[in-house]
Amino acid sequence: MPPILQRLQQATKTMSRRKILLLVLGCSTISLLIHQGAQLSWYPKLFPLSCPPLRESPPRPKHMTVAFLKTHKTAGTTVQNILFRFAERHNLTVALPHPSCEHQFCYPRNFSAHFVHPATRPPHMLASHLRFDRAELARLMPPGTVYVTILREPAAMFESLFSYYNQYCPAFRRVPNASLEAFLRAPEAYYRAGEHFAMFAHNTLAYDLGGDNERSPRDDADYLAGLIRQVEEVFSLVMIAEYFDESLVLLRRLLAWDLDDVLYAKLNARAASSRLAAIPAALARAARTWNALDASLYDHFNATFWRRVASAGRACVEREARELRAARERLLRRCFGAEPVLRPAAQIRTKQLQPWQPSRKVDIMGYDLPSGGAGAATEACLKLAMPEVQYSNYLLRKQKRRGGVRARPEPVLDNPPPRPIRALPRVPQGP
Ligand SMILES: Nc1ncnc2c1ncn2[C@@H]1O[C@H](COP(=O)(O)OS(=O)(=O)O)[C@@H](OP(=O)(O)O)[C@H]1O
Repeated sequence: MPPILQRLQQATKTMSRRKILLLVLGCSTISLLIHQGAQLSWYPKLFPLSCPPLRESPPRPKHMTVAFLKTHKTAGTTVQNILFRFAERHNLTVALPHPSCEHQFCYPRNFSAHFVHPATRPPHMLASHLRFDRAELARLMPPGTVYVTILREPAAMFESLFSYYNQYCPAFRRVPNASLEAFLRAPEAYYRAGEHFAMFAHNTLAYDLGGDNERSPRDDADYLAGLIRQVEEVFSLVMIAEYFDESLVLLRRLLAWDLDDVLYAKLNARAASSRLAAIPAALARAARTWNALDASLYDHFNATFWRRVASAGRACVEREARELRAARERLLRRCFGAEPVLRPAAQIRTKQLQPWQPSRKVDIMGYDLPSGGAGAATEACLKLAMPEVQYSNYLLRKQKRRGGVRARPEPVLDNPPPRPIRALPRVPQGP
């Protein structure tokens, strides 16, 4: 073969080897990217392969038995409303307190199955305030019930408790000028363990979870570890109020519910004028020190929460949380008109939507329906924004009727009774 032809043949061989090499290299890179997509922050947008499927096949049926431990001042009313509406849509029975317990299961007493109105037993759901008691709840709820609860950052939670229960909790009423700063400077000067409603002034989360709110994690690390263990044994999900939408995404995945099932209107929020715009760092530190047991619980379950998010696929949880926010905004606009939809109680004409006001000094915001609405959509909007007391009364009447407890039919959306509400008595003010 002439040398020129030999050189040509060799060049062709080298080129195809290079091409083959390039091809192999290209294929392995693509395959690597596809399999490692979850680890690359920019990648899931193109190939959301790390997401567990939104709809399982065959689809898991929606879970229908849920016990929600409604802790205080942690966005619990909003979660409760989601559960109440789900229960109604699926014709489920909601455990409701006996009238002598008012709208809470005789809190602050330890929960007892006797506190449950007989017309609301056996229940599928439970979502009203109570002090957790594992054995009593197990006696009430069916086997297979999923337990969930929610925690809130203790300084923000304490500021909310201090403001909301200022007239009811003696420890708070003793403080001059209702000053949170004064209380946190010397809490022992105002606080008396064991007195009425003392639990609103010290480690409320631990108390609601059935723990001893007088323990300190510094002096008693074993106690904290034991409490955490008990909570982890019972609760399938501990939500975090600061990451409310992400919490709902985890909740709806746990229960195999649709995203539509967890749409909500934010309930029980104080007006800007009734709250600190921002809690100064020193005050937040003091609140966490005073509520050290709650702070340790929160820190632990906040870390657990983010591990749950990571194992569900953080990009997917965030994508779903964005979808939830967009759907929620559309729903609120459709129900209540243009922003701002949240308004003070005095501006709410629909009685069933007027939230309870804990004192003259604290404004709790609510929603109103545009005038002239009617029909199924209006009813759904009404329920979406219905405060706890009115919704509990309404559900109790409905379930009593269903159980044949009362022969007289009641109008579906009757006004709530015009008496003061909640389990808290109106107490005279004083030092
Ligand atoms: N979706 C959502 N996300 C974040 N925070 C929320 C949400 N919904 C309610 N909230 C805030 O939760 C506080 C009311 O909590 P609760 O409903 O549990 O209070 S209560 O114990 O039933 O009275 C109350 O806090 P404060 O306004 O600081 O008092 C509400 O603003």
